Amino acid sequence: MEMTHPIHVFSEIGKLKTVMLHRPGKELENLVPDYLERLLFDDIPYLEQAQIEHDNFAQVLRDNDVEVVYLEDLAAESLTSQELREQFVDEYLNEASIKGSRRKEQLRQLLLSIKDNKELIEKTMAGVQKAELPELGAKNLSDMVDSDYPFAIDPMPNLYFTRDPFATMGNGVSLNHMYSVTRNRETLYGKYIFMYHPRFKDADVPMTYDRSETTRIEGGDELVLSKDVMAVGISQRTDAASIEKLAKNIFAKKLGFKKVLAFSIANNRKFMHLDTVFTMVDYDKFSIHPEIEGDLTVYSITEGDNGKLTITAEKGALEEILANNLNVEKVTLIRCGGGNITAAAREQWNDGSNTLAIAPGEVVVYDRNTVTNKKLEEAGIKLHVIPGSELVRGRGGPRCMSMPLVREDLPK
Ligand SMILES: NC(=[NH2+])NCCC[C@H](N)C(=O)O
Repeated sequence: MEMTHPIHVFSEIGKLKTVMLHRPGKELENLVPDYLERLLFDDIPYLEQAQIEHDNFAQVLRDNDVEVVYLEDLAAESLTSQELREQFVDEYLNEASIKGSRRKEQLRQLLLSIKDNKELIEKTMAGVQKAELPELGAKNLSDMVDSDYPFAIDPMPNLYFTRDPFATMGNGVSLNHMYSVTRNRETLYGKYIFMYHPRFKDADVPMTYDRSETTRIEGGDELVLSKDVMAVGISQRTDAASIEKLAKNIFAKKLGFKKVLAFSIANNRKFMHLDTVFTMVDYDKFSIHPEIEGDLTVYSITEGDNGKLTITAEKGALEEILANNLNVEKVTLIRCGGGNITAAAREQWNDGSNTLAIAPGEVVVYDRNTVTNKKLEEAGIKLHVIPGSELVRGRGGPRCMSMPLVREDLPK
């Protein structure tokens, strides 16, 4: 596996070299109470403070020799010609649920009048309030019916969870089809970046999923356990059928992985993705939320004959399943909240199990999850602790807020 490829991710824990983040922007200021649920937020973060917390997160990564690149910069740099700018704007507008063709033309002009690519990208992320646009004059029926709705284009407040709209695996990327309308729009940036950005456009980047698929899958459910084994959650966000499609592509396009373990977890908001209840922190250690352990079923998916899949249910305790699949003697599960059900529930909600490994046995965590953090330390894990009181209001932690592009391979 040569390391010159712009995407190189063969584990969850290999030393992190390059990561993609998104600095929260004006999209958070277009959150209002009436639409929080639909936009998948539980509260309205204070933008300036969220940015301070996020800049600190990025700095912790840089201090540990990680190259930090930003989604908004990469997307801006992908629009390398006027033609691509217009193509992007048109595609964006077609997916923005705009009411009426005159409105759409107005918005097209507004966006294309922004000459700086980064400003343009940030505007598409922030959304557009009706108050920013000139009155359309004689109102049509949909305007009259919708007159209280403040947005001509909705914001995309979940973009700082760069983990989800696409996910790197091996030298490839799954460009996802998301659970919610609001997040599906985010995948457009991924499409432009991986097709047109100078960093990626001439590299051979196998795509293992496509945003035009009809079943859903999100990056929070996609974990690279080793160069041989991936884990994918069957969750609120990811359908079993999507995992079959992903597995077929992984095998057909020869990404190197030999097995996909599908983890069937409960379907609800608090456990939206596998990485909210289970992350890898070392060769043989995982954080886990104890509430999922009881009902967890793990299926093993391998390549069968003639492009078919072989699927079986794995037997035994999770520790054994993981130890067998990772070729380690024994696996330790570090329980969120230390096994106390109240602490576990509270800290899981605040992303206590959502750790980001930056090297084997070294993870970034939020400061607030004191019980879980202590358990991680007792298990010998080195912690990089960051504040995240505003960031956490979007229900995501360090793993959700980061998309690794390059990790060092683990020694054999
Ligand atoms: N990988 C993750 N766990 N991401 C968390 C995403 C949170 C976001 N508000 C959503 O509901 O989609």
